[in-house]
Parts: sequence; structure tokens; C-alpha cells
Amino acid sequence: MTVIVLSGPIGAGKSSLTSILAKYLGTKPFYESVDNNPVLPLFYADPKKYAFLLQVFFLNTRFRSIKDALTDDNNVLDRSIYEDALFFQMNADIGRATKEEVATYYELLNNMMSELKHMPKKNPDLLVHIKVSYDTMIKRIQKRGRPYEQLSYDATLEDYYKRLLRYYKPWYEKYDYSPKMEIDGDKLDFMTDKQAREVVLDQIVAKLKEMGKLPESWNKSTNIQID
Ligand SMILES: Nc1ncnc2c1ncn2[C@@H]1O[C@H](COP(=O)(O)OP(=O)(O)OP(=O)(O)O)[C@@H](O)[C@H]1O
Ligand SMILES: Nc1nc(=O)c2ncn([C@H]3C[C@H](O)[C@@H](CO)O3)c2[nH]1
Repeated sequence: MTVIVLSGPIGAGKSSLTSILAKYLGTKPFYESVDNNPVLPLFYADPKKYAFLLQVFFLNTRFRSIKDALTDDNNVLDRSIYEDALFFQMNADIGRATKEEVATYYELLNNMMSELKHMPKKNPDLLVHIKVSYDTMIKRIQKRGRPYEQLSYDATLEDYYKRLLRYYKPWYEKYDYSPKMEIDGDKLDFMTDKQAREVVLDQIVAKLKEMGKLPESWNKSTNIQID
């Protein structure tokens, strides 16, 4: 049983790489609730009013996914529950949550995280972090085209996105729930460049082999499930 989680800022390519990886390894993908998330557009329209509600929504769906993923077989998740606090802390730091909401959020998060200790598997096996610069992030957000994420929708999003990148750096450095690795999302255009895709998959397979999660003899043509 192997669980891989992706992390990275908005538009870094987590969902895209989750699909590629799940297909390549023959495992099951889990996606963040975005298109079926009724609170997300409300949040972008009025962040101060909806930051807390959105966070509870995401925390709930992430908890459900991680619970399923940690009890199921081989899985890839497109965002980790460990990033949840990063988002809320950042929103709280810019005045989008009251101190009561912050206290309630952390109590709920700690409560949920302590439940994970009782799962058959307590942590993921590997975190794959996609690192991107501000320019790449904006290009990808534009390419995907969700209206409420565009700078033309709200000019303050520039500051929000730049701030998010600043929060990610120490978050990744401190992350220690599992082995981790970083993918260069600026250089490796794994959506349109076949060679870049191979480089990314080779890096992840090498890491899984190094960790003993894939047999040394594994190659895609053997098409076996990872253990
Ligand atoms: N490495 C890449 N090279 C080129 N295009 C990419 C790359 N990764 C993602 N994209 C494109 O960027 C857009 C955003 O990608 P994706 O939805 O996978 O990001 P994400 O990290 O899951 O975003 P979010 O955090 O908002 O859910 C998509 O249009 C995707 O096709
Ligand atoms: N506030 C807030 N907290 C989260 O935990 C969180 N996770 C994701 N998102 C936003 C970013 C993208 O617009 C979109 C898809 O990732 O959802 C979040 N926003």
C-alpha cells in the first residue's frame, strides 16, 4: 500500500500530475473539491466573510479523502491535508478571520489530525511538491481560466498569490510527515512536453525505488501495482 500526496501553490499542476502519476503507476487518484465546491466562488467574491467557511469545507473534504486514501490501496492525492493550516493561517494573518474562528479552526484541525493516528497508515509515503515561480503560477491560472482566480477579477489577488508563495517555502522546508521531493514546475512543462513528463516520472520512480516502495526491476511495461 503506497500513498503519494502532491503539494504546491494554486495552479502549480498538482491535479494534472496526479492524473498522470495515477495512470502511470496504476493507482487511484483523489482530487480536491473545486468545481463542486459551492463556497469557493463566494470566498473569492468576499474573502473576509467566507474564509472560515471555505476552510471548514476544505478541511472536511480533505479529511474524508485522506481517511479513504490511508485505509485503501495505492493512491495519489492532489493536495495534502498538511497544507490546510498554511492557507488558513495566511488568510487569518491578513485579517480574514476573527480570533474565535482561528481558535475554533485549530481545535478542529488538531482533533482531526489526532484521528489519523488511528488509521492503518498514519502518514503518506511520499510528498511530491511542485515548486513554481509567481510568473508560472499566473500563467497556469490564466490557462485553466477559473474566472474568480484571475487578476482581472480582483487586483488584490496579486498580493494574495505572492504571499502564498512566501508561505510555501518554510512550509515545505519544515514538512516532515514523510519523505519528500521537489519537482521544478517552472522548467518541467509536463503537460505539453513529453520529454519533461518522462523526466518528472523518472524522478518520482527513482525516489520510490530508493525508498523501497517499488522494486528495482520495476518499469512501466511491467505494469504492476506498487506495494
Ligand atoms: N508543468 C506544467 N506545464 C504546463 N502546463 C501545466 C503544467 N502543470 C499544469 N499545467 C496547466 O496549468 C493549469 C493548472 O494546472 P492544475 O489544475 O493541475 O493545477 P493545480 O495545482 O491542481 O491547481 P489548484 O491548486 O488550483 O487546484 C492547467 O491548465 C494545466 O493544464
Ligand atoms: N482559502 C483557501 N483555503 C484552502 O485550504 C484552499 N485550498 C484550495 N484553495 C483554493 C485555491 C484555488 O483557488 C482552488 C483550488 O486549489 O481552491 C484554498 N483556499
